[in-house]
Amino acid sequence: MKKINIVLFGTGNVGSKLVDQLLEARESLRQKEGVELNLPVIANSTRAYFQKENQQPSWEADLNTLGVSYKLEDILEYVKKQGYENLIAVDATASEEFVDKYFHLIEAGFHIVAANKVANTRSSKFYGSLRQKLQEHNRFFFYETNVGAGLPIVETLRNFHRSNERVTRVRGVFSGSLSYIFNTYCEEDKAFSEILAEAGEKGFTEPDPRVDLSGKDVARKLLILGRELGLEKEFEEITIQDLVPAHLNGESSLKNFQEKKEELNPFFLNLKQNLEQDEVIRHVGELDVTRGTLEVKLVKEKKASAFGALKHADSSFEIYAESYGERPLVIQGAGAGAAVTARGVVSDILQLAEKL
Ligand SMILES: NC(=O)c1ccc[n+]([C@@H]2O[C@H](COP(=O)([O-])OP(=O)(O)OC[C@H]3O[C@@H](n4cnc5c(N)ncnc54)[C@H](OP(=O)(O)O)[C@@H]3O)[C@@H](O)[C@H]2O)c1
Ligand SMILES: N[C@@H](CCO)C(=O)O
Repeated sequence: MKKINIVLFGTGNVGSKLVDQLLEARESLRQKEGVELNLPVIANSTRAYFQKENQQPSWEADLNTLGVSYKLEDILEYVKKQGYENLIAVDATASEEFVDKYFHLIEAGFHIVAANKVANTRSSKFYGSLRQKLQEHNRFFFYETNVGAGLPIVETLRNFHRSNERVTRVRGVFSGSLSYIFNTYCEEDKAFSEILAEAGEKGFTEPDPRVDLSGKDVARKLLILGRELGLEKEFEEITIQDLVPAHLNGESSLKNFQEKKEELNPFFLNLKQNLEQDEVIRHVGELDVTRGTLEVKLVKEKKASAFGALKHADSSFEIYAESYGERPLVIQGAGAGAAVTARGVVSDILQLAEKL
């Protein structure tokens, strides 16, 4: 039996669903795959819950009652003392700072699986040094859920690139949350702010929804895909249509934004009122590999078009590649949500486990 030891950072929408899915799948993975998944440490931003084995469905309550405040060093010492092998750190945070800790984790023997996109969207210098560190320590880094949640986008593009297929363009509705927001807004007679709140409650948006509305989340996804395809680009080079008014942006608090989100309504109502009967608003990202451009914007689409007909929180990715000619390969489906994202993380963990 191959024993995999997972340390989870982040127990929010995605992290908590992940623990539930891992516990549910534990027995069948043991039997069918010969893999035993152990979760000896579960941590949020302030507390960590240490339990050697046999984690229980009551883990969330246990984290609250038995969890202790911690530093990363405490976790590193603990796993060393226990003599754990096959260590995987799962980053289910949205933290800008946590990714600096990847270097310590790798040095301590961890492989990394990340839902968090930050590590792949910092500077090219950071991107390169992380990969160098992984190589030096012979560690793996899996991050399929960085783009399209559980949809197989990163892997598809990486395989194309590796096999010398020339990808010329990727165009899509990259954001599951903005897909939900604009699909619903164009169909229902509700205020934009109300639908934005619903998307947050359903776990589709980023913890700070301005990361979605500002175009930053989609821009990150474009950069991640561009880099998979060998483009050397920086985040600052992306052309982004920011939908957050300056007075509610990152300079002001999230609380202030939430209290004043109704102020967004006139702008979006005006957009909606200017649509033709057969049109809808869609939020798209476009990566033109040939020209080396990355762009995030709102567009008007015909209701009957592929993007216009999207429903719920579905994303759609059109991948134009030489062998496919004028007709793109299309990958479409739920592009956000805790369950599909956590499932994508489980799949990354299993693919990584196969390599160990
Ligand atoms: N939702 C989706 O559909 C989706 C899809 C693909 C990827 N993702 C990515 O998944 C990640 C998690 O999203 P989410 O919706 O689950 O976020 P969330 O509900 O806000 O949860 C974030 C969790 O991370 C913890 N955290 C923050 N900083 C930390 C640190 N330094 N060390 C340890 N834990 C820390 C938070 O702890 P506290 O509770 O103590 O604050 C919280 O438990 C994000 O990066 C997001 O982009 C999400
Ligand atoms: N906020 C993101 C979550 C998935 O990364 C989205 O809507 O696509």
